[in-house]
Amino acid sequence: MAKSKPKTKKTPIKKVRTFSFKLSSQQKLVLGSLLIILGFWLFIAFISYCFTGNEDQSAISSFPSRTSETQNWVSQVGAWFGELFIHRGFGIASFIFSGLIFLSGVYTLMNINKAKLRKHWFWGILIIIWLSILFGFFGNTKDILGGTIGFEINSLLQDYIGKIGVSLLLAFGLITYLAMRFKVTFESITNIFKSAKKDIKDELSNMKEDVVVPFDNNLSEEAEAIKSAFEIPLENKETEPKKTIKPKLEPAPLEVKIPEPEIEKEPELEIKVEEVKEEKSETDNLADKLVEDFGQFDPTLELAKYQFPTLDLLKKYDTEGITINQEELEENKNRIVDTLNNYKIGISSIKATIGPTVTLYEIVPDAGIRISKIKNLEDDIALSLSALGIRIIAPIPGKGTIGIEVPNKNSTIVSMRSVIASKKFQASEMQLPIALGKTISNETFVVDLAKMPHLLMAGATGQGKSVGLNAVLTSLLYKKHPAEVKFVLVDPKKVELTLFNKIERHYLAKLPDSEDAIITDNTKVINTLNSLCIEMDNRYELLKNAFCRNIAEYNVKFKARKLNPNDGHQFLPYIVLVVDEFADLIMTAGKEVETPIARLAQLARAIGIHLIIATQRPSVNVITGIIKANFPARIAFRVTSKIDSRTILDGSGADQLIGRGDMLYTQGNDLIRVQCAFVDTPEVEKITDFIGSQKAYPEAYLLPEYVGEESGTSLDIDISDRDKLFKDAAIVIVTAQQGSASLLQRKLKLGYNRAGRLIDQLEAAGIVGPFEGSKARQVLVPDLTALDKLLQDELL
Ligand SMILES: Nc1ncnc2c1ncn2[C@@H]1O[C@H](COP(=O)(O)OP(=O)(O)OP(=O)(O)O)[C@@H](O)[C@H]1O
Repeated sequence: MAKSKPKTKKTPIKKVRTFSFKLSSQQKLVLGSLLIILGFWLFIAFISYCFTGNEDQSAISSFPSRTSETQNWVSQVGAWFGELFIHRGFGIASFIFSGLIFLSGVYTLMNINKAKLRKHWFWGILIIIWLSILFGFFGNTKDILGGTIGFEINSLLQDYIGKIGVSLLLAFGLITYLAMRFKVTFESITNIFKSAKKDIKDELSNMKEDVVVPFDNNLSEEAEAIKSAFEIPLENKETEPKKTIKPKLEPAPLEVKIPEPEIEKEPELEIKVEEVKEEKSETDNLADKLVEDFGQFDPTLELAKYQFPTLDLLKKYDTEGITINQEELEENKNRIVDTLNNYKIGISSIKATIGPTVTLYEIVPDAGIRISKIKNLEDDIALSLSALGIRIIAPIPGKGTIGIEVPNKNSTIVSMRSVIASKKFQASEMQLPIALGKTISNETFVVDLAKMPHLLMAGATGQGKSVGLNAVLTSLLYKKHPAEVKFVLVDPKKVELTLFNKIERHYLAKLPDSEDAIITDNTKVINTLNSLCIEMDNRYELLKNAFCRNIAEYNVKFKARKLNPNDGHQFLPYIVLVVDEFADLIMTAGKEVETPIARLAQLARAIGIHLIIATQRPSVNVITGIIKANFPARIAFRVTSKIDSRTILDGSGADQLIGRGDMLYTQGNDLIRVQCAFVDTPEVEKITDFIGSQKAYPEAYLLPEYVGEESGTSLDIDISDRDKLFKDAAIVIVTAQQGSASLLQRKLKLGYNRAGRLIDQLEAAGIVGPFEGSKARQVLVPDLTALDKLLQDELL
């Protein structure tokens, strides 16, 4: 079917002529200081009048007379102004006048927005009148409290509506003022009470938690214990090795480095609204005014009360924290040294860093030893240590040492809770932060999916891929509001991602006509992928029209109200496509899947669509060259052969991992060994239940409808066969004078199919012109009257 791309028509912004005169900087300085001084002078005159006004009455009545003497601190003119403003005017509320004049001076001097100053004056004068009536209400005479105006208005009002009427009127005035000036609403008042209640509750529960298990302290105590356990035997280490090693090749003492656990508090999760820097320019007046009146656009407003999942939904594990005994450490060291000695390789120093699953022994060989010689001994060292998963890194990039990674006898679990609670994750400013786990030096490993920009995950069955995917999704759920990110989940295994069904209306995206948001049927994947390609094209069109290079810039502009929603602009959430078993897809759909995936991978980074693809079978016919080229970020869990490792990582290493979440991560250069964070199904269930029980959007985020090849319409459409929305569509098209299907999609909330059919019917009716390639169709009816006439003629 002919596809016409959305085209934004620029509606000219009518410039309102305002009378303005421009002051030079010098003039601003003069005028500003004059107003500041005047304001200050009036303030002194008013204060003084409050004390000396009575005594100065005779002088005021003979004003201006050079001979009369006044008590006012700023003399005759001061006394006269005091009389005019305070006694004959608005009473002590007149002080606000002096304040307003002073403020005007400051604004002029500092060249601050005039619109704000006008607002201050408007509200200032209203409050002066209100105060003067309020004070007049209590005064019996024309005293300085309410002034003559306050008193007179009061007596006038009291004659008509009585004292009760006036007090009610004053109360009404106050409510109106608060509502209009400070945007106070009934809801905001109740919210204040609610949040105060919640704060108290949270405070109480925090106190409780602190008393039960002090999570952080636990860790540090544990670390201290391990440290002290190592300290003593290492002092005496000289004696033992001497028995086994020839004096000539005796290695340097083993330095042990126990990574300090990150001491971090479990912070409260808050909705973080990105603060956006405003770009001030003269042409952005309209946007500035909109922002001033309504504030920045807040995409989270529709679900303003959405609560992020709390940390207590995630489990604490008993086996967390480093556990390695000193004996094991010494034993491993001796074996490494022995093995190397057998091959005449001397070591000048050796150091151990203990991680959650493996310990890294860093050795510095004696001068003149070839690195390749050590690298070739990988199998021999593995044999002597009788351990799986030995990996030799020769040399460690940037360190000048050789690393030997040896698995710990008792590996520890890295809980999702500990990585989510880490400061690194909580404080991260990344666009799509993902807490993957902990590195060998026990640091939390956080990466930005938006920077990757796509991720390929591979590993043999049962090695931790699904847990890894859940860790990625959980990280995003803990950091991103439903308005900011949407997931497209493809789960051919049908069971792995089902739990996320509960958050369909919060976080998932789907095709308009599909029932389930999670795609388990391979044939539907093709439509979804192609639909994502259409979404990508639409987004590029929007970015082009908005002169933005990427989604982040676009959203900043949209939030600053610089993009008109009537031109089709809207806040764009990130879209993360997750495919749990890619091999299965490629086997059944082949090229049909590979092409859109490759297209998305090549182009989608700038417009916020990111792909995560997991596969059990990392063979070359699944991870083809074109896929590999576009997925620089890769995660390898344990695989069974060196060839598979090479397919994923372009090198060996993945075949030497020990499984259960032990993984290698690369983003194009170095390989980083990470222990993946563990998040169990019950934890995911709790999180999705927590989110699912909250208010959601009416439906999942709708992707554009994909029109398959078989579709197509003829133009001689019968009037009786017309779509029910035909007339509405005609009105939309004629009003906007833009013949595009995507305009109908947006305005009438339709799928692409239906909007396309409507455009064809409009063409048959002579309302829009024929398809013109990438341009929008021409609209042949100039206005709504002509449209009415055309439709009526048709019926005759
Ligand atoms: N990060 C981890 N920490 C501790 N144990 C883990 C971790 N990841 C996985 N495991 C263990 O390995 C088991 C299998 O993990 P998972 O289901 O993620 O494997 P998989 O690679 O998805 O397998 P398959 O491809 O067959 O679905 C888990 O049930 C868990 O016991």
